[in-house]
Amino acid sequence: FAVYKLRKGLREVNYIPGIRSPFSPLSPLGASLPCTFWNPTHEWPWYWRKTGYFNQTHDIVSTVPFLLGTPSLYTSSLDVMKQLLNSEGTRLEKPRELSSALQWGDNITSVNGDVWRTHRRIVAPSFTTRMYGDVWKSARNVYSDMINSEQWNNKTKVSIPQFNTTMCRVTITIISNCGFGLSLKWSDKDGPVSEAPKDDFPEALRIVSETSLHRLLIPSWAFNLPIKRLREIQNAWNVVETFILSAIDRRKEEDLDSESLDDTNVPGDMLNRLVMGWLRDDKHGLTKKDVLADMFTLVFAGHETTASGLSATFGYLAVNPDIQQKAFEEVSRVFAENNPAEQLDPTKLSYTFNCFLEALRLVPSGFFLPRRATGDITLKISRPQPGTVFVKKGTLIMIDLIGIHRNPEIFEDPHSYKPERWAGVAEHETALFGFGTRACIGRKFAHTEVLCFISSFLHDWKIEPLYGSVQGETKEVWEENVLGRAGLTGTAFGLKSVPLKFVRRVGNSA
Ligand code: HEM
Repeated sequence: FAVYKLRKGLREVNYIPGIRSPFSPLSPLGASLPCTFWNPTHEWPWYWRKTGYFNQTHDIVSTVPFLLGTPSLYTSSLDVMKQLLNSEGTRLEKPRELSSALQWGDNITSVNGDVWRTHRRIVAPSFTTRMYGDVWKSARNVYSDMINSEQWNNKTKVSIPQFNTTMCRVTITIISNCGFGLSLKWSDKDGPVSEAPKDDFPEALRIVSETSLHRLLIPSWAFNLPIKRLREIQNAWNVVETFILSAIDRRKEEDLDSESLDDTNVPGDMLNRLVMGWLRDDKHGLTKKDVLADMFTLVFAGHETTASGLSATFGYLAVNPDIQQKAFEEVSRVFAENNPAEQLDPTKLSYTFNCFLEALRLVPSGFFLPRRATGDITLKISRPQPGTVFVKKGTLIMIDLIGIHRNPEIFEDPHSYKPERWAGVAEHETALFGFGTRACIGRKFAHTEVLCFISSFLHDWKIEPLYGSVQGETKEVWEENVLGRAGLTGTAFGLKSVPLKFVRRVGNSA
């Protein structure tokens, strides 16, 4: 059977060389076992980031399983990525089964064709200049509430063993407030609380975020078994669903005018527009289930990715004091000349922003973009030698953002942290938020909140590694343990754990 399956798989990928393993990296079994030399899980591009693609000599490799799963192609070439995404909608689509948001139903990230156009047309106009102004203010408020909380207030040094958890709490608060009017507020308990009487929503959100992979891999009937952990997960999902459904119903009561949906200038956050799309009740509208699925997706696509990028940035700044100092000087200059409570011109904080892009390059929160060829495609490649590769209709192709951003042909000295490499690079040229029609809808939202949050922090605090998780930890060991350990955390890719110490800069305060 194994020989038959291997031969068939090799034919399907046109004998492109690559990884041969018992299970496909994307099969539930392959993905749930640890990543080893014989089981390249979905995280192999990270584990083999220095040696993958035959020591970075091939633009495209294949993965062919001989026991379970389907073959696929992976690319680490920016040029191939652009060729592919130019075929989006004609000879390429998103494979529904690989949408990380599948467990919430069809939604803006998982559907294709006219259905996708309907979702995107409804949601996109909520991303306005006014919204970005609100995002800046919300990020500033969350920062200020946070450092005035018990954990930070009047302290000269603060140790945070899991800074990534703190970042998730920050970004969920911002997206909930600015995108959906869900009114979360930072509390003294070092995290957001809901202003609603039942405040188990933020905790349930945390569990949902941590267990989204479980929901994909474990059959739904299993959640009804008398197993405490599974019941806990199910309960958290129910709390979040009920909370979101009641927010949808409250908006519906507000008597929104669905006619004005066609007016792209109509004010309103994402929830407003989604509910209007539902009330419209025609073939260009959404169902209530669509609204729920889109809200789930936007909440998660919109906060875990940003939190991962922020954690990585703080981690890299902690071990690069010279770079941190340069960003601090830029922030100090700009804050002295402007009021940071109002949205600042991002071009004035470009070095600080490039510190974020560079961390995101090394640890991309959206780590692969899955696509399926809906027609035959011929791709031009330059490695191992210039030529073409024929991709058959039906083939799964993974655009590997780790491979692309660690490719020495594109980024010189690719494993080093060098924010200056982004100087003068136009925003639309970075692949970190995708390209083309399916590029990230929340890119500017994310840019605004990270710039506000990083600069506010840098202005007031010096960031240092927090040592001590292993005995005799040196800077090199910390780097290996923290910056070298990444994986899928919730629906986004990110560093597993970021222990940091913050030292208050004398004379500066929020
Ligand atoms: C650092 C933060 C972020 C990163 C790195 C990121 C990355 C990406 C990438 C690479 C894609 C393209 C996926 C593909 O082509 O398959 C994408 C799509 C998407 N992102 Fe983001 N994103 C971030 C923040 C956000 C935020 C804040 C929101 C919402 C407020 C958001 C909502 C979405 C949505 C809805 C899509 C799907 C768009 C479509 O298919 O039409 N993202 N994101």
